[in-house]
Amino acid sequence: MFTASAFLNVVGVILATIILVYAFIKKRFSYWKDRDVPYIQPALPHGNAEGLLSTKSPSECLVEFYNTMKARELKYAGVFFMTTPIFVPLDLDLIKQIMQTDFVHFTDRRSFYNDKADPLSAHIFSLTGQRWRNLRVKLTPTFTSGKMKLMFPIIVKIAEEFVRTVDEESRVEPLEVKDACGRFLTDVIGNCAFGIECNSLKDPNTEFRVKGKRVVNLTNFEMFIAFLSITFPTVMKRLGGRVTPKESADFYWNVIKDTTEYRQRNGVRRNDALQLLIDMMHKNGEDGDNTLSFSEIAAQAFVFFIAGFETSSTLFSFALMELAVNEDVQDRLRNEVNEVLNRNNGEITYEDVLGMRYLDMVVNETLRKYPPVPILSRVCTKDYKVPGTDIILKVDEEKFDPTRFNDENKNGRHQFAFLPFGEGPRICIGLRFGLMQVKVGLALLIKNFKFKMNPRTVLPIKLDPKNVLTEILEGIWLDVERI
Ligand code: HEM
Repeated sequence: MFTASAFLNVVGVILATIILVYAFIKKRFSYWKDRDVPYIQPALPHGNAEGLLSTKSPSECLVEFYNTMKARELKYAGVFFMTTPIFVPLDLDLIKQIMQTDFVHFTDRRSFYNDKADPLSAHIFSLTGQRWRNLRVKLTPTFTSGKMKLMFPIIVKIAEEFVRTVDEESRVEPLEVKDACGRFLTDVIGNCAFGIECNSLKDPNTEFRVKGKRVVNLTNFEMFIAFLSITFPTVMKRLGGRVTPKESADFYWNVIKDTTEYRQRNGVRRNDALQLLIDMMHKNGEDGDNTLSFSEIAAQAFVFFIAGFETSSTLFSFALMELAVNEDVQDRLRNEVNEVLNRNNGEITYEDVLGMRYLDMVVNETLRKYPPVPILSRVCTKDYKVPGTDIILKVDEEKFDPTRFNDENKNGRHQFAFLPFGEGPRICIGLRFGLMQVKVGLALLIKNFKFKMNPRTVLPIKLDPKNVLTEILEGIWLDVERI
């Protein structure tokens, strides 16, 4: 029987819980005030992240913070993601100090991995401390210019197939570039990271591509779990939390396992990242000081694929969109490509791509205006005068102007004002590869086609609020004219 005193007890517990939660949140929200750090007033329940991942993408949220802080002429400010306090430096020298000079205080980024329940999540992007450092040393040789040169012919071969695919498909309807670039880059990375012909240019629904897209397009429930995992990593690890959708994780695990076993059984070697990883694997598959276990190499091959195709395809699609809008830039780029390629009877070489100065300016201007990774995060891992950091990339004027990256402007700018690949010891390990695959593809497309905006594209471009990377929500449709 539910007595009056039992009822009063229940009400009392509920009231006490509400008061405790309220007191906790109030205390958390005074975090920056207590430390004399200027801050943006938070509100319940999102802190300063209202609309994040529902109506606003991370980069749109950050631009709002940035504008508010800049208007107050702040060098740094505190914000709250839910109830988590985040320190945001705006001063470029302070950014340099945190990312490079004082890196030992900030070796980790906010991330989650779970070796047991989700072994593919234990990759170099999310690992922390000494485990990250050991891997970074081992993996850095994967992306030297010597290795890039070995992979270059694969990129060119797939870029030529891309030109043929664009030619065929744009005869039927305008080209949707987000999907087209995604297929090109899936094939490049699949080939260079796993040594596998993914064939997504021929078949857009190949399993490799579908399962890859699934990893970055999480359901609302998966987003919620990922959020809990990053916020409460210890508890979520114990509860078996995971951030990689199971069906995609199983697919990539099996692909890497089958390919590795096939190569070991048949003595097959290839010039790709997987080969370099296999070479680092201990003969017995056990961990040693200088060797990697199968689980470790699988996680690294997986992150190369995921980190490599999504970011580069955002860069490639936005570059084509801006070229379609800015015909003068498109013509100037085509002149450069033709001039360089004509010297080599139309053949494209590794040195040619590196030498195309205007192509480099166009790519950098696209990275400035649409940074594929809008948040650079570091966790304070050793006492420092500030407790943590999130860095905002500068997205200022809307005009697409590659001359911002001519030598004069580039040299006159603070080195830390433009960070599309991050900086310091944790800078993007695939920087060279990411740039190379997009530049080869862009040069060959611009040589063969003229691009114009098709009215089917909804302008201004809307970003996907549910994607932590900068991602286009709908398509970018371009008319393609053969040259
Ligand atoms: C346009 C293409 C790309 C962009 C804009 C990009 C951007 C970034 C950024 C901003 C970071 C964080 C750096 C920091 O915290 O300071 C990062 C890290 C990383 N990127 Fe990239 N990336 C691209 C392509 C690639 C490619 C092609 C690969 C691999 C094949 C790759 C693999 C990685 C890895 C493994 C990390 C983690 C490095 C570490 O923590 O040690 N990225 N990338």
